[in-house]
Amino acid sequence: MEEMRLAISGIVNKYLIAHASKIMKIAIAGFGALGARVGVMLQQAGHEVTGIDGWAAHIAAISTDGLTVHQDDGVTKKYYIPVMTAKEIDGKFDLIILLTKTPQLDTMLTDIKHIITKNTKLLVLSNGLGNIEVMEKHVNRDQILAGVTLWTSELINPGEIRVTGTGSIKLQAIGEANAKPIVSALNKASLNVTLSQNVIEAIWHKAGINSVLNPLTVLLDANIAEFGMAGNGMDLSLNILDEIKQIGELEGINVDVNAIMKDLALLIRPEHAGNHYPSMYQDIKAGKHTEIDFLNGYFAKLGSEHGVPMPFNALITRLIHAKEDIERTKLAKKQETFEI
Ligand SMILES: NC(=O)C1=CN([C@@H]2O[C@H](COP(=O)(O)OP(=O)(O)OC[C@H]3O[C@@H](n4cnc5c(N)ncnc54)[C@H](OP(=O)(O)O)[C@@H]3O)[C@@H](O)[C@H]2O)C=CC1
Ligand SMILES: CC(C)(CO)C(=O)C(=O)O
Repeated sequence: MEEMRLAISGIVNKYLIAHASKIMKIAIAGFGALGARVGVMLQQAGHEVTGIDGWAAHIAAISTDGLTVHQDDGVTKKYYIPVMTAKEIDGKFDLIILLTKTPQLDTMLTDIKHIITKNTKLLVLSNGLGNIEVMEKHVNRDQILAGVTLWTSELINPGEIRVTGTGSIKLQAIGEANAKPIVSALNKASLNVTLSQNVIEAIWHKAGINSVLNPLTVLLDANIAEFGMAGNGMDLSLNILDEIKQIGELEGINVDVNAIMKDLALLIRPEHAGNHYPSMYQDIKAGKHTEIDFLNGYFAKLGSEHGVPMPFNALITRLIHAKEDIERTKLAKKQETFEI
């Protein structure tokens, strides 16, 4: 009897140790639309999650009433996650997930310098090109993991997000870090993570998807499913992607246009991202600068460096910058009227 009791308690202990070792202390730097969604999933899986954000009203709303999450099944839930500014945060973290907009990454890394130790791993999931180069200015290569994600989320009010569909993440360590414990910690939260063998190619692939969906949904005022209904949507996508493929060849990166088109066909379905307004659409509506210079604009710039014309990507970049100006002016006028 005693033997059996010891055997059972041994099994229970082993189970507890195995599972306890997977619990991580995780900071999400950029607790906006996507950071909040990922944060909730990680907290629900038992990880110790803290959000870092700079938006005072958002922090106040979450700290007072919790984070409100509207799911696409019509259910609304509240989650209580500590969120604070970079100045306020303290302590040591196993993992920091960076989910700012790409142009904000450099400042965020400067602002959270005091919580990065030599044992901290940093995973960047922001869209666009150039993030790894920014990370390398701040931390050792062996601390960096980079990835891409097809999870989606919309920040509709301070402390309030709307989430639709499911997603996935592909990631890889840039230096010698062991990415496997991080993959399993994130998969404990059902984030559908796979270890990529060539994350640079995955980042170009994702930037290809974003260079189609993000600016075109803005310019056509559509969500992803609505864009999918456009008669010439496929031709437009190919115009953009063929240029990116050409520049990829010159940079030694394989851009598989057919594979990107297949992903676009999946994303337009409602169970994936069809009902989602891309992050660039949300930025435009909020009067913010977009990530266009790290997507189509980045490719157009590479094109001019190589002396290769990139007419579609160059034009789209200019149109999005014009749209940024128009929406910002409209918003400022609205605020003026409101103040009068
Ligand atoms: N939303 C989505 O569905 C998807 C987004 N992505 C990518 O994920 C990344 C994040 O996107 P998203 O969540 O939409 O962006 P959001 O703008 O909603 O979130 C970013 C948050 O980071 C905060 N932030 C930025 N810099 C700092 C700083 N230095 N200190 C404190 N807070 C800071 C921002 O605050 P503030 O507003 O005050 O600047 C904002 O709340 C982007 O690269 C996007 O392209 C990828 C797939 C889908
Ligand atoms: C979901 C997707 C792919 C839409 O373009 C995205 O990455 C975004 O919203 O920025």
